[in-house]
Amino acid sequence: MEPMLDVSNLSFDYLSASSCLPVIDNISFQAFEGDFISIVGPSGCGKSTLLDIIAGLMPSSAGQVFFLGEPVIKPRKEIGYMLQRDQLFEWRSILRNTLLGPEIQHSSHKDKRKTRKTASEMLTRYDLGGFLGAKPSELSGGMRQRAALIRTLIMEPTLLLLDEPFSALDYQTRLTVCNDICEIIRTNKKTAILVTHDLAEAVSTGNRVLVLGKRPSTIKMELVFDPDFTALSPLARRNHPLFNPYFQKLWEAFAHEK
Ligand SMILES: Nc1ncnc2c1ncn2[C@@H]1O[C@H](COP(=O)(O)OP(=O)(O)OP(=O)(O)O)[C@@H](O)[C@H]1O
Repeated sequence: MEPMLDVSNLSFDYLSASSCLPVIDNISFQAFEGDFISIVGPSGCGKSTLLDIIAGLMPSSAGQVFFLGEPVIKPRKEIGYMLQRDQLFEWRSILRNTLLGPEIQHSSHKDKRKTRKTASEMLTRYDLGGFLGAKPSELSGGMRQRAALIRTLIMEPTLLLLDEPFSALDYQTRLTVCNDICEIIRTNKKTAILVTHDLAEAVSTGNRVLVLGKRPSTIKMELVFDPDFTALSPLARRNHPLFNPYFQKLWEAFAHEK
């Protein structure tokens, strides 16, 4: 099977007039359709930088990223990017926030009507139907993150990049929003890459985890979950007998790198 995403011998240095900061050192991995890969690693090791390069926002220093066999040299519609802060515009209603992408793309009048209907339906399906006309400030943190995900999904990306999307939420909200968002990703059959600081979150979400080492980062370990475990929801995984052994494996790899 052809990979959807092929990160091939990727390296990256931040360059300034007087310095060179090596951040990523020869990282290679592939993501196949339906994969949900979590990436963990010490603070400052380059996780967000890696996502920015995959999203086509920055060029690599060496190596390349291929999406469906084509080099990624600029942002593309098929790659959606959701950040830690939801970046919703306070002066737009929730519905109009989710329609921002198609608006920027200048879709036709007919397309606009169709997208508006799809956005309303998605917001309703994910318990935001009563807030279509509300401003973001009227929503809880978890509701805002769901709206931000729908805004990303409305562009119909096949690959979703998620950079710490739950970290601004309190613990309880974080667990339920993570559960909801993973459910949305699963039912919409998306391929996803999630950057997280939280090892328990990494064990409760994807089907694979990549552990990065200290900057300049390399891949220190890859952990692939049992398919029966992967089939469970994030909340159900936390009560499964495999949860602690997987967490321990990640912790051991991670502790060496702190
Ligand atoms: N625009 C920039 N110019 C120079 N250095 C940068 C820039 N952005 C990030 N860095 C540095 O690059 C390194 C990697 O940053 P990055 O944000 O990718 O790490 P991270 O693993 O996502 O961090 P965290 O887990 O703390 O969010 C850090 O040392 C950071 O200080």
